Formats: sequence, structure tokens, C-alpha cells
Amino acid sequence: MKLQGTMKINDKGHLEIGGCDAVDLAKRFGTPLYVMDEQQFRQNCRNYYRAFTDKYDGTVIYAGKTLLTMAICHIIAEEGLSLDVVSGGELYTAWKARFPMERVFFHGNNKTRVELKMALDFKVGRIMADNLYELETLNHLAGEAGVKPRVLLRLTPGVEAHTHEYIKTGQVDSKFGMAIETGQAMEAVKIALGLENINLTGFHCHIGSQIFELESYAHAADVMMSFAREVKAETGWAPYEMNLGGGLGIYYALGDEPQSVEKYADTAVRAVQELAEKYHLPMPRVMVEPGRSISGPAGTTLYTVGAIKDIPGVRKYVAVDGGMGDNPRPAMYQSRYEAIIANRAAEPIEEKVSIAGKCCESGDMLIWDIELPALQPGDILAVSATGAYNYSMSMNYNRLPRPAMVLVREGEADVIVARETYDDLLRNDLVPDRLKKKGTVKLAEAGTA
Ligand SMILES: Cc1ncc(COP(=O)(O)O)c(C=O)c1O
Ligand SMILES: N[C@@H](CCCC[NH3+])C(=O)O
Repeated sequence: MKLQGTMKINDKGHLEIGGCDAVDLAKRFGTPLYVMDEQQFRQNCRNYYRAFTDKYDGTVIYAGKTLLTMAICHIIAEEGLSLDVVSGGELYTAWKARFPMERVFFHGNNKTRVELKMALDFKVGRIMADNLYELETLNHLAGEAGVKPRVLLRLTPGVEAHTHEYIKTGQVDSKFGMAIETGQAMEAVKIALGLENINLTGFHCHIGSQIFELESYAHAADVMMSFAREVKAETGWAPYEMNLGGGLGIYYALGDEPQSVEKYADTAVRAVQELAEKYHLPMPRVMVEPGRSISGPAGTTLYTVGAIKDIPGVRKYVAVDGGMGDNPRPAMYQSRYEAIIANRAAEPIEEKVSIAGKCCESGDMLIWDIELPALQPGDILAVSATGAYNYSMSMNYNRLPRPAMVLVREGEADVIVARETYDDLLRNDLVPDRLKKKGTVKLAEAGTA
């Protein structure tokens, strides 16, 4: 496993993250456990701030869908980044954490009226209108509230990024945004410019996620700026904000070759600069919405090894105490991960095994065919690069409680998400009185069921 951020192997041969021994963390907080490396998370934020804001006066908007908790909101706020939220729940989290609302960007392809009202009440910085229906609804709600929100139009540039089918978003055949190619984007601009309660500031596009080819961003910039030129010619108005979305890829496993944030910034911003000059447009403020490349590499999940099933000549399954409930990505996208035995991190490789989760699904596999020292029940397995789209996509399938999350830094570990209890799972369950009167419960009460 590639050691990321502050990870190292200590004198005991244990994995250490943020100065904390992973074996101690597992003992103290239990497993499965999400471990967030605060220093690495902050460093990733700073790399973006330096590359886009310091160098080009651009705006960096952290994509909260990758990982959003109250503590994470505090860190994002401190690091000077803005925040992309995509639901009332994410918006509420930011608000409760007292995140500066003028730095919040509200996304979503089907924001409800309640969510839009909430965004207006909280005075979020920008709303990204995804479709014409939303634009009209927002205009109406803003009129009622007597406000004029700043709005970017989410457009689909028709750029296909080389990534998994389900995480592509820039192509015309997508549920997100308004297509440039079909003329709907131009129609939306004209409508937005005519709406009394909408303050149109610019355009947004997002071509996909886990992208390694920076050329895709230059291509998207080209399509968006060419569109801006057409808009200027037809309406006389030009965008002064250009949001190119997120998507920068990270290292999960051998073969992944992430690009640096500096190169990403240089490619994207210079492309916009050159095109602005070429098309005689004012230079818009460039915005980006990175998520995975900030939170992803900073997270590690610790599991305890349990049952081991060896099928001679076929495969050895090693089961851990988590799986698709805390990390649905391998089951959903065939995502690959690397792992290390945290309590025997310096030992040589001995065998090839497959790491299984504990859900009642054959597809609940975390890693196929990984080479490790011989695993034993009780070993602590650390899976790296689980900071993005793991906790945020976790679920209670099979009524498995969600793991805790600890933030580690310089030898200190603080719980930032408490482990769910069995009672938490029952929190929203209700049993109507008419069922309570029936046999099963009576039997259970009598201790015979
Ligand atoms: C609109 C939008 N912005 C930002 C992101 C964040 O992308 P990533 O986590 O790949 O940087 C996504 C997710 O793909 C997205 O849909
Ligand atoms: N959830 C996806 C990425 C989706 C991107 C959201 N627009 C993943 O885990 O890779």
C-alpha cells in the first residue's frame, strides 16, 4: 500500500497516521473506524488555495458530497475555501456549523421548493440553477422573499471524461444541467437575463470525477468560453464567473496517476485566459469544485479481520467487520483499493487473498486479489484513500451501524462522528398500537419468542 500524507510505519511495525498508532486507534475506538488525517486534509486544501486563489484569484469550492460533517465544515472555513452543498441536509450541516453562508454554493438537479427557500433564508452565496423549471421556481420564491440571489447556470458542455459510466456528467445525455448543443443553454441564458429576481453571474459545468487527463478541462473551458462568446454576441451580456466543476483524480491503486493541483490550475485557468483574449471577452473569475482530491487521500478505514475461508485452488476470502455499508464504491463502480495489515505493516507479502465485507451480498467485496502477509483473525486491516464518498455514501444495509470517524493530528485523536449504536438504528422506528396488541410482541415479552 502506498503510504499517503502523514502515514508511516513505526518502531513496532505498526501503521501510524497523524502520529497515532493505528492499532491503538482500533483498540480505543473500535472498528470499522474511519481515520481522517487532518494535516493531509488541510494540506490538500492549501494546495488548491495556493494554486487557484493566490495565483489566479480563483475560487475553490470544496465539494461537500465527498465528506461533510460539522468538524469538516470548520476546517474548510478555516482554510478559506468555499463549500458546495447539494441538499437541504448538507446545507443545514453547514449552517449549524456556522459556515459563512456567503461562501456556500447550492447545487442539485432537483432542489425542492423547501430547499430553495432554505437557501434564500440562509442567504447562500450562489445557487446553481440546473434546469428551466428551477430557474422559474427560484425567480418566484426570490420575488416572494424580496431578494435577488446570485445564480450560475449549470450547463452540459458535451465533453466526455474518461471515467466510470456512472460518474460521468458532462455529456449531453445526462440528468444534470442544460445542454449547449441542443440550444437549451442559450434559451436559459435569455430567460435568466429577463427574470426580475435572478442575478445571473455566470456558468457552471462538471465533466465527471476521478479524471487524470487535464486536457479534458481545457476542452471543457473551450466549449464554455465559445458559448460565452455566442451569448455575448446574441445578448450583449458576458459571464463574469466560470465554474469548471471538480473531478481531479487521486491515487487509489497501482496504475492511478494523479495530476498535480498546480498543473490542473495552470491548464484550466490559462485555457480560460487565452480564450477570453481570443474571443474579446472579459476574463471571468475561474471557480473549481474539488472534492475527492481534498478528502479522499486523507482518509483510511481500519477493519478487524474475522472469518477466513480458503477454497483450495480457487480463492481465499478474508472477511472484515465492515464492507459495502461503510464503503459502497467497490460494489457500485468496481473501484480498486490498497490495504496493509496495520499491526504487521513491515512484514513481507505471503499470499494473495480477497477481502470480503460482512453484508448478505456476494458483491460485498472490498478488494479482489490483494497480496499481503498471511492474515489471521484479529489482525487490523487498513484500507487507504477512503476519505471521499465512503462515509458520505455509507448506509445501514443489514442494520449495520455506521462506523465512527476520528480526526488525527500530531498524536491526538478526536472523534468527529460518533459510532452509531443499535439504538440509533431504532431512532425512527415506530410500532403502531394495533400491532403491539398482536401475538408476536406478547410472546417476545414473555421471553418465548
Ligand atoms: C457538480 C459537481 N461538482 C463537484 C463534484 C466533485 O467532484 P470530485 O469529488 O470528483 O472532485 C461533483 C462530483 O462529481 C459534482 O457533481
Ligand atoms: N460517488 C462517486 C462520484 C460521484 C460524483 C458526484 N457527482 C464516487 O464515489 O466515485
